[in-house]
Amino acid sequence: MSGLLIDGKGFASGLRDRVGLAVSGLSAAGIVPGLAVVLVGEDPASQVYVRSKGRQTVEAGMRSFEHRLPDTCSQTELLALVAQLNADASVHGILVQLPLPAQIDAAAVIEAIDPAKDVDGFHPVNAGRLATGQDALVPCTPLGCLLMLRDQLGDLSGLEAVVIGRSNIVGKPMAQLLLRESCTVTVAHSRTRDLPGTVRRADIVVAAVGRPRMVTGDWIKPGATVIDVGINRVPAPDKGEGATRLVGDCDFDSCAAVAGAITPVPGGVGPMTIACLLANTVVAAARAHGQPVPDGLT
Ligand SMILES: NC(=O)C1=CN([C@@H]2O[C@H](COP(=O)(O)OP(=O)(O)OC[C@H]3O[C@@H](n4cnc5c(N)ncnc54)[C@H](OP(=O)(O)O)[C@@H]3O)[C@@H](O)[C@H]2O)C=CC1
Ligand SMILES: Nc1nc(=O)c2c([nH]1)NC[C@@H]1CN(c3ccc(C(=O)N[C@@H](CCC(=O)O)C(=O)O)cc3)C=[N+]21
Repeated sequence: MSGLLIDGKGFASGLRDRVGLAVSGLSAAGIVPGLAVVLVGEDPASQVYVRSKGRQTVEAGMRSFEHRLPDTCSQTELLALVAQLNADASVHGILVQLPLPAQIDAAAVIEAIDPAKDVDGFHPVNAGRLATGQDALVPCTPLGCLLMLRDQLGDLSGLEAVVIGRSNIVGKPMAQLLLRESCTVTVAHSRTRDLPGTVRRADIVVAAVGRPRMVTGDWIKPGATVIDVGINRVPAPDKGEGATRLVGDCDFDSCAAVAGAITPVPGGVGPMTIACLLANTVVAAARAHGQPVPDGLT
């Protein structure tokens, strides 16, 4: 491998340390940031994430509130819980784990969250604030990607960035953040003609597609920085019958041979997502109490 490995896990650990310091500062002022995570249903992957969010929240000195609802839960019940959390002064951040069961309209649930507590940054008010250059709570996954890119490359202005994927939770906010950094941004998706040729122009590639190992090394401009957001569980017969492993949207070995730097999966964007969630909770708590937003979190 010629490209440098971007250590998301290590970077996330450093960010959590900064979050811990900020929490100590707020605690001295009598403020303990609180994060509420709502999980509907029993999806095993979601349970793993929710557990590690809760653990890391407590480790950073914050309060963690976990709410579990059965997958038969109605939209009315979920909205009632969101209203209760909106009204609870000890809760500064609210995250409703996605995806939600089919009987629930996810957009309606996201819009019910108080934008000031929307630490996922999914509420249209936060999306609009980000798009119009105002203070916003920024979605955790793209924020984590941006922090790693800035650390790797310094000033991003003028760089060609290609984001593959246009979801509201990753692709679109990632494009907004890169635009805010004065990159020249292209957003590619399933209707893009000549995806390999488009990606080949990029100094920065962010892959958020959900297709295991789709991006191969022959798509990558030599020296480009590759951020792999994909989390795909695939069969791993070499590890034994029925075994699986996590892979990204990039074919790691061929991309790493050409890239200047690349994030691994696991150990790249994933850990940064959770660290940014903690950081957003501190930001929300500071703002809720009229305190200055601590340095080093965004
Ligand atoms: N590391 C982390 O913390 C997180 C990781 N993820 C992972 O990131 C990936 C993307 O997630 P998410 O944004 O929610 O996914 P979505 O399914 O919502 O969006 C996928 C996007 O990829 C595009 N796409 C699909 N197939 C192709 C193709 N063949 N060529 C080009 N574009 C394509 C789609 O295009 P179109 O719009 O045209 O359909 C869509 O815009 C997943 O693997 C997910 O698990 C997600 C969140 C957090
Ligand atoms: N409201 C909401 N907000 C989210 O931010 C949200 C969500 N719903 N639904 C699901 C996706 C996915 N997501 C991940 C978080 C951490 C890892 C992570 O830490 N991954 C580890 C590996 C974990 C493992 O081994 O399974 C890694 O990449 O190293 C992955 C994925 C947040 N999401």
